[in-house]
Amino acid sequence: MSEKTFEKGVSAPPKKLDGSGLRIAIVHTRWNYTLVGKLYDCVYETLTKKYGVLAENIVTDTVSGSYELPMAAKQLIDLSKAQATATASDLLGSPALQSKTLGTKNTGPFDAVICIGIVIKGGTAHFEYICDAVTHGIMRVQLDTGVPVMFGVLTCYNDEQAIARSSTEEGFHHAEEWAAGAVEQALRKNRVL
Ligand SMILES: Nc1c(NC[C@H](O)[C@H](O)[C@H](O)CO)[nH]c(=O)[nH]c1=O
Ligand SMILES: CC(=O)[C@@H](O)COP(=O)(O)O
Repeated sequence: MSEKTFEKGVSAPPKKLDGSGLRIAIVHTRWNYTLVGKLYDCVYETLTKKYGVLAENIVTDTVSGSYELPMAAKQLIDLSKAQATATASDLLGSPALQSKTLGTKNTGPFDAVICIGIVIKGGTAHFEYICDAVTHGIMRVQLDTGVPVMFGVLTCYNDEQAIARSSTEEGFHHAEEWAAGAVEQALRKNRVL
């Protein structure tokens, strides 16, 4: 590998960010799960240990494949907003919307969502269509809802690229950047930055 002459692949580390007041959802695929699991673990560890996000304020959900990520993100955001406004006498306050559905005692709306998946090209154009749909879908969800949604989807031409980018083989971990970006964008949304 050539000597690195610039910080390729990672954004400059943001100033100290305090994530202790944030509620964050992570939705990851079950496709390519061995590697997706490594990405998830890195995101979770970075959120909690580096940025102080409380474990009880992190909701984890899973979907089959990356194509399902945008809809899952939208559903989580809408559910959390309904949960935040639900009252005891409100139908939306039904047990189905209580913490057991969204997994935390905190019932505020999500401050950010992190989507995690790995799409690996096969022998047809399927790869291109999925990557395009997921990219535009995730961007649309965050712009439509006003809730930051991080694009934690690796779009790889082969297994080797997926393996390298699901580890620190390149000297950095993409997943750390996704966690940092979620905290930074959430604080920006809440005008705390
Ligand atoms: N080939 C990959 C997929 N394909 C499945 C789609 O994402 C989707 O679940 C299916 O088309 C049904 O809607 N998903 C990945 O996440 N990664 C792949 O490599
Ligand atoms: C990106 C994918 O869905 C991939 O697994 C599909 O493989 P193929 O293009 O060979 O059908």
